Amino acid sequence: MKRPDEPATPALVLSAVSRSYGDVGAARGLDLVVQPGELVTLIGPSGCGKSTALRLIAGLERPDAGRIEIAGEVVADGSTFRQPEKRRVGLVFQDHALFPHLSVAANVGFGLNKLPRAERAARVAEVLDLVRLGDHARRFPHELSGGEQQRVALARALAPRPAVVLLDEPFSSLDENLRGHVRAELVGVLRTTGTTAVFVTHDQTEALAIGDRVVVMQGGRIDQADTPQRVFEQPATRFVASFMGDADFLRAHVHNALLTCEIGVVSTVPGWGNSDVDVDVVLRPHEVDLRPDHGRTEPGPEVIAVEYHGAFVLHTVRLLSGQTLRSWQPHTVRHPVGTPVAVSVVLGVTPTLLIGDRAVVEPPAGITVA
Ligand SMILES: Nc1ncnc2c1ncn2[C@@H]1O[C@H](COP(=O)(O)OP(=O)(O)OP(=O)(O)O)[C@@H](O)[C@H]1O
Repeated sequence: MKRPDEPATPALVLSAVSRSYGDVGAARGLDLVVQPGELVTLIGPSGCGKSTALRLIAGLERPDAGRIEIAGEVVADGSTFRQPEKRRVGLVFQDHALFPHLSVAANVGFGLNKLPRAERAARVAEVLDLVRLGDHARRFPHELSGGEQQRVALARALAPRPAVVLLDEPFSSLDENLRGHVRAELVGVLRTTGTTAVFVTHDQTEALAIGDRVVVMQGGRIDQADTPQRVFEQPATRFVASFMGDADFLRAHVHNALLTCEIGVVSTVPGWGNSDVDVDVVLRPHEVDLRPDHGRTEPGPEVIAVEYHGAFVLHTVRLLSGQTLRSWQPHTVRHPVGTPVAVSVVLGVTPTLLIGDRAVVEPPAGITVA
């Protein structure tokens, strides 16, 4: 018997999982633990290895090295390889992959052929109700909308009670308007059923909005696996900072816990009291403030582009050094191109600092004020 304080068995564990195609390292030492009921989003630029990671978990690819466990069972390592149908995974792909000649009910019941007929029919009815398609059981895929087809695909994936559902860009074939709606519905079903899911997307907003955790990949590696808030507010690397939202990078300096850069004092850096070190500071457009500075006599920052985005107006400013910085302003504010401006960082912001390509939270050892 499990003690109540004993940690739950993870739904999925990847340990040092690698897979290459020729000399392309599509997955390079992936480490990830997904807890039961967690919804993890997997994001990164095209070719970073998202689909490879999913295919390795599903058993559609064999790792060259490393171990994969699903619900406490090893499904792939140096000596074991379980076929996809022998792993407790459900798959939902972009193109639905429904059988066109089978009814909705037959599609959903396809993976349940080991169950007695009556039990199978009951489970099919149950999952179709879950995705609100109980009354479409006799239809064929071509008689459904794209969103409905995607809900059938989810019902089919959920029917055998998988330990993990893997979703590969499930909404990318849907148009923009439908997408948000279908996404909310599908995520709602995953939540109410407590389903563990790994969800590949190339949409940053989607990754942040629906993930309990966001896994950011580049070049076959995981750069950061963290809560959406930490991925956005405390990116672990320069790449994560620039990929997950807009970011500008300025050369900066920390001296006696004071962070300064071309636009002046940015913030204090608690715990860096004895430091004297060059860093780069990451500034997001919502962290940068502007005000017109018509009275100034010296050359200085100037607005060089203005983009109206509806609720907000994006201003791009060129600093004296030639570097540019972006600033979101409310939709009522529009400083025309050419406006001389004073630039500051919004009060209370503690920006990310980088040394090289990595974020630093502690002052680097050995660099102190004389
Ligand atoms: N079967 C294959 N044979 C050879 N190379 C492959 C194969 N599958 C993937 N690759 C390569 O491995 C790398 C990772 O591909 P993968 O499809 O996992 O990326 P992705 O992040 O899912 O990309 P996208 O967002 O474009 O779908 C790419 O460089 C790709 O060209």
